[in-house]
Amino acid sequence: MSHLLEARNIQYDVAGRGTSLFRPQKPRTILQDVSLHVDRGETLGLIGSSGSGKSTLARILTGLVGAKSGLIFFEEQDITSPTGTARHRFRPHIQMIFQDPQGALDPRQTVEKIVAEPLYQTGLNAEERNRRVLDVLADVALPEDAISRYPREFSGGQRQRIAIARALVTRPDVIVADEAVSALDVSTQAIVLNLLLDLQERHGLSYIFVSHDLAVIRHISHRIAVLDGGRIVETGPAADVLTHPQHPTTRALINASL
Ligand SMILES: Nc1ncnc2c1ncn2[C@@H]1O[C@H](COP(=O)(O)OP(=O)(O)OP(=O)(O)O)[C@@H](O)[C@H]1O
Repeated sequence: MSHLLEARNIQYDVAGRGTSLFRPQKPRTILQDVSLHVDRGETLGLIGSSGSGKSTLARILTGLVGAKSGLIFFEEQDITSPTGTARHRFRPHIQMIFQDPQGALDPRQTVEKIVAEPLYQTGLNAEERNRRVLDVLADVALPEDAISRYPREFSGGQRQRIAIARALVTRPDVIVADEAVSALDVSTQAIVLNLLLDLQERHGLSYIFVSHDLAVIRHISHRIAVLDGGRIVETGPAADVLTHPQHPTTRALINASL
């Protein structure tokens, strides 16, 4: 069966530290043989301890960095190369939301400019861009007059809504969310998570949702994949993985969250 977004056998290395001037640096493997997929309208929760490779995998899936080997497909099209024409063509379909809405939003730009930014690659004219921006601001329940304001004028939760609006403006199929609610207080987290669920229902969106917080993962995921030391060690329906974990790493993550 074909999937909406699929990664096959991803490997990613970084240059290691040499032990002396005369010993060559050995590359360090960060991701090894990682395969996963997400289908339309589905949320895949990606969990793992700190340093297990979650953010690296998120960045590879969105084409921000290239893998050393392996393949990435969007609707069966090979988009593996971050600079290839297929990736360029499908880039608007796969968007990303980051943890820190403060750092992800340029403080010198108005909300209008920030949210419209991904549209400059799409060939829409100024009027169409403006209409899209107003549509997505309404979608995330921000007032119309937000367009002429700056990120500092908003709360943390509102800033994350601006980041979500920017991710939505190209009408993507998949959003990769890397710790998207981790910087928010618990009640704001719940509001933003429910907004993401509502957007999923209305637009048939798929999410790959990276989080270290199992309560968040439980709330939003249909399936879960567990990363440990750069490998997927367990994957399955969310209820199964959380109630009958098979791998010791999954059990440890669940125990640590109790
Ligand atoms: N460009 C890079 N150069 C060197 N090391 C890197 C690079 N990118 C990632 N790493 C290393 O890869 C490992 C995985 O990092 P990554 O940020 O993907 O993990 P993570 O699971 O998201 O962790 P966290 O939950 O703490 O954010 C870490 O050991 C990190 O130091």
